[in-house]
Amino acid sequence: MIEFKNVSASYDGELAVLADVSFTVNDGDFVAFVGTNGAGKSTTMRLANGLLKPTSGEVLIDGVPTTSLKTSELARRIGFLFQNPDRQICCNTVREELMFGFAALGEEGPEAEARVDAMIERFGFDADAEPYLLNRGTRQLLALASIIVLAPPTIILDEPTTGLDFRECVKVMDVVRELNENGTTVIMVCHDMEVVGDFARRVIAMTAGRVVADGPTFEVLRDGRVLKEAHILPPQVTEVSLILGREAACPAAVACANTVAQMVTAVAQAKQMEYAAVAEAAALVDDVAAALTAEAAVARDAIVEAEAALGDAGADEEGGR
Ligand SMILES: Nc1ncnc2c1ncn2[C@@H]1O[C@H](COP(=O)(O)OP(=O)(O)OP(=O)(O)O)[C@@H](O)[C@H]1O
Repeated sequence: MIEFKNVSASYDGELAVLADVSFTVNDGDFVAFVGTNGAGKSTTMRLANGLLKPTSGEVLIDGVPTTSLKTSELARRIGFLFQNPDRQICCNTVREELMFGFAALGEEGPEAEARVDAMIERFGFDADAEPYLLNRGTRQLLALASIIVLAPPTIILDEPTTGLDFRECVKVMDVVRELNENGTTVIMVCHDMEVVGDFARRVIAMTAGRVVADGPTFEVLRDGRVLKEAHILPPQVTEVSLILGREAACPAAVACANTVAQMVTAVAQAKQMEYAAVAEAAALVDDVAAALTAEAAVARDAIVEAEAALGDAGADEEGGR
């Protein structure tokens, strides 16, 4: 569990880049920090993993202030993935890179070797490859693997998908999702709201060093005030549903769809309801037509009868003369 209690922070000791920030990330959470450039997201991440200490307030990891935790203890509790893997990768081979964390903690040995082997197998890495010759996506996966091989209970990802193509982005985020499903707490900074909508269960929005919203992902991403204050656009499907939802006749399921699947189901249901309404109207028209036909037949019979009566009356009159 990570707790921020009224945290303020500054790089130069004067200008506060974070002001009175409070939140709690519980074990197993998947939280995304969103907001404009300079909002203080990366600073918050540096405070969360103890790289930066607060100027006031407290950052607690499992109840212990980061100021009291040694670097090695922080490294065991939190894995940190930089936005640019090249800031992280420093070894000559993939295997050395994956062993680096164990070496830094003085935990090399058969257990570490086995975990590195498992990671190489899981990601399909070439153990002897030179990291800098790998493509951007694979370097990002290597940087991620070199963190998760240490099995930290929490990982912090600073813009994990920046610079990746769609396929690479999905590969990295699928690994992250699986980790979270298996209990790892995930905290990520992300500018891509499609990724946020697809993966995070909670969003914390920041502006100018302050938290302006903290809640379930789509509650935050559908809040007009937050979107404006944090200068963010929601995922495209959410945006479409927000726009359609402004129409009075918009079905409720369309107005609150957040994913392509939800939107497809909502539109299909609306179409079915429309077809059912048209069929109902057609049946009503048939009933009215049948009733009118019956009434017309009755009227026609009455006219025939009346004409016959008139004819009979005329004949009687002539006969009487
Ligand atoms: N190392 C640093 N030294 C001094 N000021 C810094 C440093 N890092 C960030 N800042 C300043 O702190 C403020 C918050 O920056 P931060 O990087 O935390 O924002 P951010 O929300 O992560 O932005 P981005 O999305 O661009 O990464 C900004 O005004 C920034 O200029």
